Order: sequence, then C-alpha cells, then structure tokens
Amino acid sequence: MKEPVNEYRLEMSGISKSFGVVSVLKDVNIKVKHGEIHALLGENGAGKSTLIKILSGVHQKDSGKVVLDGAEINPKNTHEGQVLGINVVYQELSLVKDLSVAENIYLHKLGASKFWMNWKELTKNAQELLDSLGFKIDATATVRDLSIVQKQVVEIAKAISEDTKVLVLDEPTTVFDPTDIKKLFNNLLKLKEKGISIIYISHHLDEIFKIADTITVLRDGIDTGSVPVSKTDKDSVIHLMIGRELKDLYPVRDLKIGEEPIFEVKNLAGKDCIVHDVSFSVKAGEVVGIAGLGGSGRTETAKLIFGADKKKSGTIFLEGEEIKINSPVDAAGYQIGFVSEDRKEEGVFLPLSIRRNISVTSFGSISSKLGFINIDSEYKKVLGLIEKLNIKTPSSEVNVKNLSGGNQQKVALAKWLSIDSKVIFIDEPTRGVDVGAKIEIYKLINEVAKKGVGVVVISSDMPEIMGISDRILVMHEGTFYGELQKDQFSEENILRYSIGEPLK
Ligand SMILES: Nc1ncnc2c1ncn2[C@@H]1O[C@H](COP(=O)(O)OP(=O)(O)OP(=O)(O)O)[C@@H](O)[C@H]1O
Repeated sequence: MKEPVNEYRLEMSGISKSFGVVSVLKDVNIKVKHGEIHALLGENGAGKSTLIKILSGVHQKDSGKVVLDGAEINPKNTHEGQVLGINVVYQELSLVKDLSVAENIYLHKLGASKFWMNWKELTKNAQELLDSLGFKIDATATVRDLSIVQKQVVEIAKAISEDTKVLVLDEPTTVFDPTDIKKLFNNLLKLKEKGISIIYISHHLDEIFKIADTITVLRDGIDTGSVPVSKTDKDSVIHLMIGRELKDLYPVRDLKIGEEPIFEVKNLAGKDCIVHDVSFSVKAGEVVGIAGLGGSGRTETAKLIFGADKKKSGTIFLEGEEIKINSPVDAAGYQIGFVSEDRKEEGVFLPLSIRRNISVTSFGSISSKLGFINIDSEYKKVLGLIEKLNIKTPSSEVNVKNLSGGNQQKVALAKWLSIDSKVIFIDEPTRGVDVGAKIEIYKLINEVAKKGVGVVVISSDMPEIMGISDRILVMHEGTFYGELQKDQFSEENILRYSIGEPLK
C-alpha cells in the first residue's frame, strides 16, 4: 500500500438529516483511515443506512461535510458516488434478475452503452473476478437462477472495482454460512491490503470482533464516538448500542412438548430442486432447528412443504391426518405458516402501513362475527407488537417502505407470529435484526411454542439455532444427514453433519 497523503481517507463531520419532522441523524462524525475496516453499529433504525446513503449520493444531507482524500465531496446520486470511488453493497439486493451475472456486474459501470461493449471480454473479466473471490458462480448464468448466497456474492463483486476507495458493506453475511463468511473475510483482508477502506455494518458482534479495526456506534442518530476494537469488548458495545446490559439472550426452554407429532413429512422430494428423501416430524410445542450450509436445501424444503415449489413426491400429515398442499393458499388453510427469508419480496407489503401489514394476516382475531374489523382490537394488537418488538416508527400508520431494514423484518415476523398457526416455519428469524430485538423475537417464538404450535426454525446462525431449538436436523446435499439432541449441540457437530461427516 502506497503511503497516503491524508491520514483519513474519509471524514464525515457534523452530518444531520431529517425526513419530514423525523430527525434521523444529528451531528454525526466518523473518520475512516486508509485500509481500515470500520464497523458501523447501532440498533435498528439508529441511522446507519441513512448515513451511508448520504455518503453514496442516495440522500442529500441537511448539513455537515464529507471529505474524501482531503477534498470535499457532495455526490448528488449513486452514479456520482461511484465515480468518486464509493461503492455500497446494500442489505436489499439490487440485481436485475433477467440479466446475466456478468451484465449485472458491469452494467452500472458502463451506463447506457451496453450494446457497444465487448461482452465476451467482460464476461471473461467477470468470471475471473468471481473466481478470485473463491465462490463458484457462472458469469453467464441468469441472476434469476442463482441462490440467494450467489446473488449476494454478485452484489459484492459488482461493488469491487479498480477505482473503489470506500467499500460499504451493509449486513453482508446475513445469507452466508460459516465457510462463506471465512471466504468473505479473506477477500476483505485482501482489499484492505490494497488500501481500500471498508465500512462494515452488521448486527453480528462476533464478526465485528473478528474483522474490524475500529467501531463507531450510532444511537438514535447520534454517534457515541469511535473506539479501536482492541480497546473494547462486546458487552461495552452492546451497552453503547441499546443503553442497557443484556443478560440472557435465549429464553429458558422449559416447556411441555407433546407426545405425538403434530406435523409429519415423509419422503419429500422436489421436482426442480435438490431436496430428496426428506422425512421428519414436529411435536406440539417443540422447536425444531434446521441447520446446514447455504445451498443444502433448507429453504427449498420449507417451500416444498408450503406449496410454494413443486413436489416430486412426499406425504404430509397434520395432527395424524394426511393433507394435500399444492399451494401456499392450501398451506394457510391448514394453518401452516411460513416466514420467508426473503422478507422484502415475500414477507411485507411495502406500500402499506405497519398496521395494515400486521392485521392482514390476523383478520380472524380482530374482526367481528360479521367480518368487520374491530378497530380497537386492531390498534391494540398492532401497538402491542410495535412496542414489544421495539419497531422504531413515529406511528403505526407509517408505510413499511419507510422503515429501516431491521424494522421491516420485525413487521414481517410480527405479522406471522400474531396469527393462530398449528405449525410455523421461520426462515432466518433474526436476519438484519439488532441484538435487543433478537431477544424479543426469541421470546415470541417461545410463546408461540408454548401455545402448542410446532415451530421449525431454519437458521445459519449457529449460536441462535442451538440457543432456541429442542433438537436440530442438519441438511447436507438436499437431505437430512443427521439429527442432534440437545446434549450433542455444538458448532463442530453441526458443521460435521453439514459437510456429510459423521460425529467424532
Ligand atoms: N425515506 C424515508 N422516509 C422517512 N423515514 C425514513 C426514510 N428512510 C429512513 N427513515 C427513518 O430513518 C430512521 C433510520 O433508518 P436507517 O435505515 O438509517 O436505520 P438503520 O440504522 O440502518 O437500521 P437497520 O439496522 O434496521 O438497517 C428509521 O426510523 C427510518 O424509519
């Protein structure tokens, strides 16, 4: 790395921003050195994404100054930001599904001149870039056909270019399993060596303490200062983020689990996916975890059961009776719920208010016998959930699209956890959610199980799946490779089964 002229690559000082009457950032200061990995932390809605959107040109600041390599910058849009060397990988994926991987990687860098480009050459470059990142992705594949992990890698590849000065990663690992995270971290270390400054937003403190050099915590739009990772610890950071100590992350599982399975699947196989020979059962009040590496078939299994994807074979039993599920509507009719991992696309109605989103799934419990919505019950229920999950919003009437990413996740979960289900599948329950809200979500899952619901949780977060499950089924190459009882829970055992190895 060449000796830089300025000590800091990036200096943002006195940044303030309001949306209408809501003041989101108040005099925020952050300085990022050359080749530094700088973690930006804070609760859902603290203002992290807004700060990044000001840096990259999506939003305009109300006041303050942004200095890049000694010169003041004021990008008016993301293109101007990119030209200046600021590239952001956002939580929500922004790929064009019907274009190829290579086109997605290079299109935004080329503007409108797509048809004049040497695509053969660019596809070759894209393949080299993807190969150098260590993930197996075909540059000629159509983005629509990629897994969510592969899409995330394409987003990252898109953001890395020769001219990147500041790379911002907003929750980059939420869809990654431990092996993918390792690969990502190796890539970040290489970028760091090249002098690229990285701003890393994450709710996974373990990751921060592994990879970051410096931490800045935002709390309600105010920065609490920056501190080197070597001079702090997780408890202090959590305290800075949420203003209190956290004692028990996971609730005590002292519930009565039913004797007989409430839900059973036999010999399930997918028509168009790798899932085969999947058999398992869930008892009333039981929380069953499904672990496995990305691409092992966890989400596909849930989608097959829920009728969202086509089955090749398989029999499903609910309370001992065989049932036929050919579509999500059939599943809902049997009171089988599914909280998708892709909550932006499948979990919430972005243009509708928080109240409408939550009440749309619980009409039964808030409407009168004649079918009219009881406004009082509706408000009570919705406001109760907003408070319980600490959904940061000025009112229940705010459109979900105006909430921060993590708060949108909370709405999606609140929506499903508030309905009466017999069985519920929850895919990645706390993706993008802050540590304080995680506890509330685990409590909600526990309460749902307490009512006698069979809960199936799919999670890549190993401490989480061990913390909330009664037993864990581990998938490998489309089928369950092994089952772990509570006394066998360990990251090593999950990983061993995930890669198709027996336990030691
Ligand atoms: N376009 C907008 N209009 C109105 N309010 C907005 C808009 N964008 C963001 N906000 C509000 O600004 C606040 C900060 O949101 P931001 O997305 O920056 O939070 P965050 O720290 O990134 O949260 P998360 O961890 O959930 O991603 C939130 O309360 C959000 O509702």
